[in-house]
Amino acid sequence: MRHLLRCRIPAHPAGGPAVPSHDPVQPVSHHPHHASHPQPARPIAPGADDDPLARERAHLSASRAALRAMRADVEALDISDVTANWVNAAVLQSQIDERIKALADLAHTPLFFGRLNYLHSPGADKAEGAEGEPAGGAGSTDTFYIGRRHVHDADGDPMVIDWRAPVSQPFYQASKKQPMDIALRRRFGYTGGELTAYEDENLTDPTEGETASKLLQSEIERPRVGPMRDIVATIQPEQDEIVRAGIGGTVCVQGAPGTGKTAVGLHRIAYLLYAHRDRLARSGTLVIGPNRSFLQYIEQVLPALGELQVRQATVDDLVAREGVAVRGADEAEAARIKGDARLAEVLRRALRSHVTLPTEPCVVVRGSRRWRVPAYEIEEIVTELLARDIRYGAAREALPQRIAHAVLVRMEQAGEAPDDRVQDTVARNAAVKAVVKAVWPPVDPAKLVLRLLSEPEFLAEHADGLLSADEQKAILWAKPARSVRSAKWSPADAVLIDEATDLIQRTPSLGHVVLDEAQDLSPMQYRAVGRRCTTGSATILGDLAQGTTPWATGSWQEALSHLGKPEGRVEELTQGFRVPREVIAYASRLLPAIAPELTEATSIREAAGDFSVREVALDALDAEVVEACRRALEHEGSIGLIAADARIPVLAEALSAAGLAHLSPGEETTADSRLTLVPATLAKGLEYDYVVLDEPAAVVDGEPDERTGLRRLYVALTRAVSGLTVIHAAPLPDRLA
Ligand SMILES: Nc1ncnc2c1ncn2[C@@H]1O[C@H](COP(=O)(O)OP(=O)(O)OP(=O)(O)O)[C@@H](O)[C@H]1O
Repeated sequence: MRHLLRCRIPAHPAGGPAVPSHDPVQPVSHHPHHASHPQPARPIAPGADDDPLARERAHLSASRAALRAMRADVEALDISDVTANWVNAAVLQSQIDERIKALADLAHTPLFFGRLNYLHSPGADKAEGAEGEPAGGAGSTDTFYIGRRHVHDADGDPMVIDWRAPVSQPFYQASKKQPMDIALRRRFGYTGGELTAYEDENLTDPTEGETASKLLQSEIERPRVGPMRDIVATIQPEQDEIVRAGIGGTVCVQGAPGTGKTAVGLHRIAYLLYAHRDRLARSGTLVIGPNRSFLQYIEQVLPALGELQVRQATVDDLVAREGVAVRGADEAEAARIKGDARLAEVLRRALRSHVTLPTEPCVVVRGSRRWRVPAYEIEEIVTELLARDIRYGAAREALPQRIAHAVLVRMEQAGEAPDDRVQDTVARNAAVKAVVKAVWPPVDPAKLVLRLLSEPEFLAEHADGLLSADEQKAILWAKPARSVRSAKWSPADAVLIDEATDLIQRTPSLGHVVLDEAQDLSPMQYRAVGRRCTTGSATILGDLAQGTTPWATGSWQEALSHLGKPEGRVEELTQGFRVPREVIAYASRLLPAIAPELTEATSIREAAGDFSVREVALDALDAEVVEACRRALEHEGSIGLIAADARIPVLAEALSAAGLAHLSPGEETTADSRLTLVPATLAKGLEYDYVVLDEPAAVVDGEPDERTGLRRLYVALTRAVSGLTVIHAAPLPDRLA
């Protein structure tokens, strides 16, 4: 039996603003319920012992007081005695400032959202910071409050346990089948910042059936406003498994729209930062998203989880290089070829072609003596360096040392006793430098790519057997560029330059990389991401059905091998949290045409959602769309008007003429401005409470081929949380009609 007490409605397990008209959480019991745990937490506030909700509230205010004290302690730190110099002081002070920021008590972010009563006290090692007594207030040895961060009292005893600690895991994973030593799991509901409800599951009580959580359901069904939120209070078991997967392995998640891939990726990085803080602080972490508006949409999730250090970037940002301005664009075919992994080999060959074999000896003059290393000996060194598969730049640095070593051997043979310093001096000798410059010249990666794209003979020589004559022609610039600065580099060119840079000098590797909307990357882009986590691991998130680039990923196995992580494991998420059932069923009619191997997603939303498709006369289209937006604005939450990119200017004008203010994707929606006009090409990864979709046929026609067009439409159809209105004048694509 599930108990829910004194529930003031509505209540949300993760806090956040109340939404009065929304499906309320109904109280199911008014009997005070005592959980079956061996040592119930002693009342904290006098007089609250007969009222469990009051007791929980008392623990909440005590925890908040403890957090304030923690913050005050950090603020009071005097570092003047412990820092030797101003650099140390500045570093320490910035760490302290960060800690102060992380300890802020956010009024609308509840300190804890759940509670676990263990049957037996878990080992202290499982509760982070739990030397001494576990959380739960005085006396209890088995009660833990689960929240976004760790909070402890003046004695250092935990009041709230971080959701990422091992002791918190049963909150997400325990079930009646596998109670994980949990007697009681309690979920809390909040209204505003106030604790207003709770819901219990007695996992070891055989008389209590397994039922769905109402608080969880209401959280999922909550209308969306503003940027993406964290889901710590309601992570589902199959999501939790991915979130807590070990740092050593790369995980790839295939999931239909709205199955929580982005959410899982962000929570995974927060988890890894918790579990491997020192290691990742040194090596760094990165989240890669498809575009700026998407990054703006997700940028508040990690800071809300206390993680302020994660870099967020697009692939274009990663490969950006000073002096290489990306101002051009490729035809689809050229971009596809430039993104093909064969280009990596073309670049490798072109780079190595700069190495020539010496014809002259190297003669080093020192004092009155001349030392001569014959050409054949230098040739041996060069051949050996070429055979070892080291970076071009590293080999170039090794070469003068190797020649100097050959000189030293001769000195020793002549009875001298040179030391290491002599070898360094010889390596810097002008004669040695001249040989190195001739044999293994420095190469600028951008100039190398420039030559390949400008000089047909140079390309033909190195693409021989790799690219057909037509393919070579497709990527050659019609008008060769004169210099790196003046060239009209495309995004795909920038990736080639990045590859060439890495052939010369190893790209530093990060500790963990999360790659979202991965299905759209080209093999060369996967390589660019892969070399940023060669010694770390990655989380790859995507949906093959949403691939809208000409080079979109065909299989995850292939993507993982381009990434350099062929051993990565592929997981699938199928439970949808965003799109109403009827809408996902409608959108899934496109699956046989766009990704026949994938199965339709389910929807765990109970609310049916508003869904309508309306045909209107062509001359009434714009007005009808504006009218649909106006009606959508009668609901609360965010509204997205999605349209083919070509239709955006017309619709922007129509909205303005009708007095409807609108935002661009990435701009934060607020209570006053809730309507965003979204070009179909920017809709990926975003979501709106109500969506008005303008003219599907135009969305399809906006793409170079039908499959890509239908995939773009599939993305647009799957952005809605509560309602979708499709308005069309042109006939719908066959599969939807
Ligand atoms: N366990 C959960 N509890 C509550 N909400 C969830 C949960 N998992 C996901 N959501 C919500 O569902 C919505 C969709 O999640 P998300 O954007 O991560 O999906 P996605 O798989 O990345 O979608 P897309 O393929 O469209 O990019 C978000 O609002 C997210 O917060």
